[in-house]
Amino acid sequence: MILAVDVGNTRIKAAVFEGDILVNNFVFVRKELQKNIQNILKKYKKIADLIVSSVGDVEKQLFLEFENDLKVHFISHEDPFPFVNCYSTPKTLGIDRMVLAAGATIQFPNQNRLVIDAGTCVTFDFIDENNNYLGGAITPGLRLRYESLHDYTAKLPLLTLDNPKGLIGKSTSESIHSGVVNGLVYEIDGFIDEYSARYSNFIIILTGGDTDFLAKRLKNTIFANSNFLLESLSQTFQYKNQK
Ligand SMILES: Nc1ncnc2c1ncn2[C@@H]1O[C@H](COP(=O)(O)OP(=O)(O)OP(=O)(O)O)[C@@H](O)[C@H]1O
Ligand SMILES: CC(C)(CO)[C@@H](O)C(=O)NCCC(=O)O
Ligand SMILES: [K+]
Repeated sequence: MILAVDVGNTRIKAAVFEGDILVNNFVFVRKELQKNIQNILKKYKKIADLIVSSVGDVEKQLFLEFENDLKVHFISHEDPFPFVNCYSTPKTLGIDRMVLAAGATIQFPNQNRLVIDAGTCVTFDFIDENNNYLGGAITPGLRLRYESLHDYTAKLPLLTLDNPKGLIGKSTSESIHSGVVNGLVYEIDGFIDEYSARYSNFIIILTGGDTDFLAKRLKNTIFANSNFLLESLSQTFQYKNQK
């Protein structure tokens, strides 16, 4: 059994895998990391490897105490990945994006793939059918859009994510919800349309904290899986072990 841990910009997500099967998953905040991992390890005594991918500087010391009981692996740029990295600054490419690209390459062989991760940031990653990672885009995620409207203006309130009543916002709050939610939905559909004009036949994977909220609003058909990063982390580890 393995425990995959994704240290994101806001939250930490973890999943227990038995082979390829996701047995259970967890979400927690950074300051509760150790307590949560202890509990998971107590419950699943067969866990032998803990795999960490972190978008920040790798917080090795947070995981040190577990090294007595199991092997801790930090996924890094130096690990083997199943694609050719064509990014012009490969060392600055986020580890989360590399893990997503690895998962897409392994799970969807011999086709073009677009991975959209709707988390704190929304990232787009494109891996072509020849397993070349070409790059993509980075833009603020839903919560970040609500927060930045409030943080960088005098008058705009901080709202929490909600369904827009329609296209035309008839009040301040309706205008914000329309701008943030409809805006991101049109943005994602617009990106997909532009990729479609350039590449035929590609799979679109949507993941991240806002997967379910966005999936039902997009006009394009996508493969929605909020656990895609954790599954990809487990596959990246298996790929490394086979090398
Ligand atoms: N409890 C929560 N706390 C924060 N965001 C949440 C929560 N529940 C749902 N969300 C949604 O998830 C989005 C953040 O996604 P996610 O949790 O994947 O981000 P993250 O932990 O920063 O990961 P990453 O850095 O990989 O994007 C927010 O835009 C928000 O709308
Ligand atoms: C874009 C984020 C913040 C998304 O989590 C992360 O992948 C990151 O810090 N990336 C580094 C910059 C880049 O990917 O080019
Ligand atoms: K993200």
